[in-house]
Amino acid sequence: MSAYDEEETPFDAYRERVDRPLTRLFMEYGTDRLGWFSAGMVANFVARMASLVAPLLLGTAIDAVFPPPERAGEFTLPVVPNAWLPVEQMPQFWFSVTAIALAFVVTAIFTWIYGVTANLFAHGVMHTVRVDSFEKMQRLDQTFFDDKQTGEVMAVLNNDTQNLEMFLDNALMNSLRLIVMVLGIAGVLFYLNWQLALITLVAVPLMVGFTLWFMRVAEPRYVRQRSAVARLNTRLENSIAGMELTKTTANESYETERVRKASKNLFDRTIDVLKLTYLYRPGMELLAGVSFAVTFLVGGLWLTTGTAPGPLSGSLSVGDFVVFLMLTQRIVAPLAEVSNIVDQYENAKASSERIFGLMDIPVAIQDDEDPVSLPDPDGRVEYDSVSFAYDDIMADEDHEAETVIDDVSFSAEPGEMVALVGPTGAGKSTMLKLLMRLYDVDDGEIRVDGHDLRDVAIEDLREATGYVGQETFLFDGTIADNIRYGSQEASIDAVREAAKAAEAHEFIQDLEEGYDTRVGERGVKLSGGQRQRIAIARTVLQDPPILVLDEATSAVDTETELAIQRSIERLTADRTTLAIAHRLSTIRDADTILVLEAGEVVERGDHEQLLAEDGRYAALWNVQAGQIDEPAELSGD
Ligand SMILES: Nc1ncnc2c1ncn2[C@@H]1O[C@H](COP(=O)(O)OP(=O)(O)OP(=O)(O)O)[C@@H](O)[C@H]1O
Repeated sequence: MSAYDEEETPFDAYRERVDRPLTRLFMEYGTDRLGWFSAGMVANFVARMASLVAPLLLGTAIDAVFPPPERAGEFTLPVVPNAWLPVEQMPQFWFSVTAIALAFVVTAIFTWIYGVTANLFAHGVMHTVRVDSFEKMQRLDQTFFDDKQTGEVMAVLNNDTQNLEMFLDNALMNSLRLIVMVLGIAGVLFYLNWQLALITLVAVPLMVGFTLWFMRVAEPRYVRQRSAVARLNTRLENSIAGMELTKTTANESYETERVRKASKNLFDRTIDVLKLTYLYRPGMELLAGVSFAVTFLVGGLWLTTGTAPGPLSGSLSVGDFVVFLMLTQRIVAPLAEVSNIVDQYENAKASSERIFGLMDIPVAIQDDEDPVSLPDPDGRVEYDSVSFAYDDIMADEDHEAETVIDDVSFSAEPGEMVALVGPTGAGKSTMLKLLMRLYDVDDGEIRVDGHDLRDVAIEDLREATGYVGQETFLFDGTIADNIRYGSQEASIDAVREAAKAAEAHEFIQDLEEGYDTRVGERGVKLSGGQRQRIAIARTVLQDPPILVLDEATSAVDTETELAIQRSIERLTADRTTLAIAHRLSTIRDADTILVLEAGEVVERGDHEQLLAEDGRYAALWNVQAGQIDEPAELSGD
């Protein structure tokens, strides 16, 4: 076992608790489409039964032309009453031809019906499962994404839903076909000659035993193979996301090595599975071949000597013998499918475990049953003795979490600005995330307009808060789409006005296609300063009463910086603002400045008061203002 197998992923814990995943899949997603499913099953059944008609009639026809002495002139078929069958040879001939042709047409029509209905069922389930898992994934707490298992989630949404589809249309229908064929053929063989049928079918229990053994041995290997796929996906996703860093640090060969390891792990796990599959498939065919050979041997001796060999008794006609040989062949194909069915069954089981593992992850941050709505919030924000520690969603009980925010209280009246300064890791970003309820406080409470955040409808809260962060994410799409994100209905005029307020209008107009310019994946075709102004325009358009600003530390030219500064000033006017500032000049006018250190407020007041206090803030101010040149203790970056 390699190190890869021992790593735990956030899914593992929940996946292991999923009970009877395929039954659950069927009960939760299959029952809505029971019509398609049943139609598929019935059509499949009819098609398979009709496919047995031709060999049967062939046997009957042969015996009618070359009758054994004791059955001279007989023309019989299983199930069909003799009175319905013609007695003259020519009508018998035409009857056989018509029935065979009809059987082929019926098989073709019902195979088509079965294909369409089974696929509608399987793809319908796949579609609903995919949308549901995405919807659930979006509701998962931020804590889940902190573990950065994007590859795992992608695997669930793509590969796992696909595995379900394969199972639901292929494997499920093939197992029905298998059952129908084996039972149907066994029935016919027993009807024709029960003694030879016993000999022919003795291989079937052996095949079942062999298959059960295979399933038991293969299952753990399939599980390991599937997690290897997931890990490779995570690795690839991570490496591609970090391409710029890889290139700038010349780490291509290191990244290739990491991908190579993950890929080699998948290779090994796959070979583990294939070694078994390749033992299984020929094994099954060998058993089927032995059954055919023994039937041929016993039946051949019976016919050529004219007497039943060994303990057998009675007679065997040429027609029956031909039917035996043809149908024994027909058993091989569906039985050889068992390996695929088992393959797909194992995959689907592992996949639905992962899907339900994702669905079962509890969501801590969600709306109360009857949440308070904030239709027209004033934007009063209060932090009341707030304490918080990041906790791992998978952490065990004795896991000690480190306090990141420690008993912080302050309040901001509508329209006021509270600025957070402090050294890196002091907890400034965490303070902002708590207000947007990406995490819930452990102690104390945060209130908006007097309501505890945990009572407020999350959607209302997040609509009431606008966030402009250090990293500006843009979706692939046009500039206008990106400004409109969050205010989908806004007119192009409103978009333009917002861009003007954000000082983005000019550079957008200079682009070849203006507001219709596509920004490329994640906005890579724009500069950092341009992206930031688009984010500001987006927030202007959203027009929230509360603003959360995480000041960009990335260097932009002075002109851009001034433009951003002006647009932010316009944005913060009349809105309650919580801002992280690295350059103290930007927060001089803040109503309250909180100096945070290791999660605690160590100084508070406005700019003048803090300077007068001559503490940490004053020291940093003097450094930034160039009045002294001691290293800046409070430098946030
Ligand atoms: N998602 C997370 N999971 C666990 N711990 C975290 C997480 N995010 C931050 N932390 C930890 O919480 C502490 C506070 O981090 P935070 O990002 O709030 O600091 P900050 O003051 O904003 O720092 P900076 O100025 O560098 O952005 C740090 O010790 C950090 O390691």
